[in-house]
Amino acid sequence: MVEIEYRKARIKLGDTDLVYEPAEDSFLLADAALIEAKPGMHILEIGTGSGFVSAVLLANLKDIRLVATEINPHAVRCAKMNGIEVIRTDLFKGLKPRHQETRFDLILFNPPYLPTSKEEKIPGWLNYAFDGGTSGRETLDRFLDEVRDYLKPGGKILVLISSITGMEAVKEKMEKLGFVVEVVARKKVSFEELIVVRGKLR
Ligand SMILES: C[S@@+](CC[C@H](N)C(=O)[O-])C[C@H]1O[C@@H](n2cnc3c(N)ncnc32)[C@H](O)[C@@H]1O
Repeated sequence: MVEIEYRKARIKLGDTDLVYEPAEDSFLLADAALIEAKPGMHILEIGTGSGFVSAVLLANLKDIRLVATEINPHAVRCAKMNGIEVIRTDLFKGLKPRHQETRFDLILFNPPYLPTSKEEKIPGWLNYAFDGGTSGRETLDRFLDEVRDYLKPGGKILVLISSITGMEAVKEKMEKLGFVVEVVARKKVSFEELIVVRGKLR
């Protein structure tokens, strides 16, 4: 099985026809998360895919508690192989009671962010890695609507978006939901710019 090494973590990739292969977006989010995460934090990653971002955090910060969710069963299997505690569910739905009682210091999400029409959908589970609905923000919007309920007071979120996702719409929604919004990382990659947005609860 193919493995990659990144910032002290070794990550098994699984079958990349079934599981999202970590790419520039994953690297940018992992690096931003390494700056935000502190020992002792309780961290949640939504849509962990292969487990890449979570594995990088666990390899570099020994005292964190981390749990992840993921909708694609193939990705869940891959993340488990990479040592991640992962729950197969849609966004936050399947968090177990012990997790529901816990509020998190930091929540991460690299969502499917490509504007996608019916004709552009790809068959199978991998579609969940890319398909952001017609706006590109459908899954991200659902995440933002719910995420406050899972954060500690003063807790933070880091989300990865693209210039094609519409930074202004995301910022406006986050501010309406009570977040102080800041762009903490950006990188131009071919036709788009990748952006990590931090939201901190007021
Ligand atoms: C762009 S990929 C990112 C994967 C990984 N976090 C990374 O950075 O390499 C988006 C991931 O979110 C998952 N996903 C999409 N919609 C989801 C949902 N509603 N609930 C949980 N996971 C979801 C996809 O299956 C996919 O693994």
